[in-house]
Amino acid sequence: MELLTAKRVQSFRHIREEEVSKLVKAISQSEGSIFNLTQKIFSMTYGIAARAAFGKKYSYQEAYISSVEEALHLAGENFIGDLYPSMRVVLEMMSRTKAKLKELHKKTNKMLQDIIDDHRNRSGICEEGEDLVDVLLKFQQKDSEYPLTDDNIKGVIQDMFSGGGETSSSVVDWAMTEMMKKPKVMERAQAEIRRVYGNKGYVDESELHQLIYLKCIVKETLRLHPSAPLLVPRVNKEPCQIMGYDIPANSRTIINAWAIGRDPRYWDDAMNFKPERFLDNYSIDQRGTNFEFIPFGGGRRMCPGIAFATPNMELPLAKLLYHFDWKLPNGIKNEELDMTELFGITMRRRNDLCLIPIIHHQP
Ligand code: HEM
Repeated sequence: MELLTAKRVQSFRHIREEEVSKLVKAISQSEGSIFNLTQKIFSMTYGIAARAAFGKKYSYQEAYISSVEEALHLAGENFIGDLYPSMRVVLEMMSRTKAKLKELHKKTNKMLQDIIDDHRNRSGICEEGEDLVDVLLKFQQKDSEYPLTDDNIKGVIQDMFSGGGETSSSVVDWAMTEMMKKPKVMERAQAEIRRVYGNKGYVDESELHQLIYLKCIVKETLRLHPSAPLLVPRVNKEPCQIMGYDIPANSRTIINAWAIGRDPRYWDDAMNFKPERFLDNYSIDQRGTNFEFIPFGGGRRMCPGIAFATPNMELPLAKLLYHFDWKLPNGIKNEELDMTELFGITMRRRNDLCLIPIIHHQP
């Protein structure tokens, strides 16, 4: 309620606009040569999260972000103890995953404690305005039934980075990939963006609400490439029945949002990337009530970060498509583009997307 409201998300608008503009400038300097878009999209999104969370840049920001990425990767590995619970203790001792996660935890814990102490000891709010650590520290001082400890604050910050970084970046990455495969879709999106921002001469957040086709592209990308394909596991406290199956209490249930989004019972031409399907059914959205489309989950544990994620996806896409036309390198044909997914908690491309930018509007 304090961290992810529309108002709070709006307060970070200048951060998003600056970070995306930096990315666009960097791309324009590589005009005509191969540019690793995936890498830069990921570091831009983490850069936005870091400025929103910490205010200023800390010397170990990069180290912190790479620890978050490594932890996500490790947590996404299959742990065989989940399949053989009676042998869990032995299997845990044999696996290095837990030990590696513990080591990472020690490292990130120290970095986050330094950041919290630095915020606590400084006088007033830094020039960026109130950041998320400031908000949480203020909350810590309030009389509350559940006062926040420093560990709680570290947990929340860690959650926001691991929940919000890779997910939004991978949607931008997949959307660009799908559009490279379907140039007609890209042209239509470019025409919309260039019409809406034509008079202004640059893209900012004020007109994003007018980009209806772009919003459909984001939805279609989330349908085919949900960033957290298996959501987050659930455990039922009481026995229940789902579609005739008895589920005993304390079962761990995994929901396959990826498969639901591709199920031909709910989607016409299910495997085809067709943003137009959402133009015809604009009311179908990702807010957890259309159960055939649940990229942010549903129910009380659904993703609380939708408002934060939306401009993080729409703004970079709008800017990338407004300023540049894009070509595939090395004579690769559109239909040959590699679409392999990397398995894990999140589902990014296996190989980085490398493209050649051609400037259309100078940034
Ligand atoms: C495209 C972007 C994103 C996608 C696709 C996404 C997806 C998800 C999904 C599927 C879940 C699990 C929901 C469930 O099991 O019902 C989740 C949980 C969560 N997400 Fe996101 N997320 C995104 C962005 C963000 C952002 C930007 C933040 C924070 C800044 C965030 C923070 C969280 C947190 C804290 C949880 C855990 C909630 C809980 O367990 O109660 N997410 N997200």
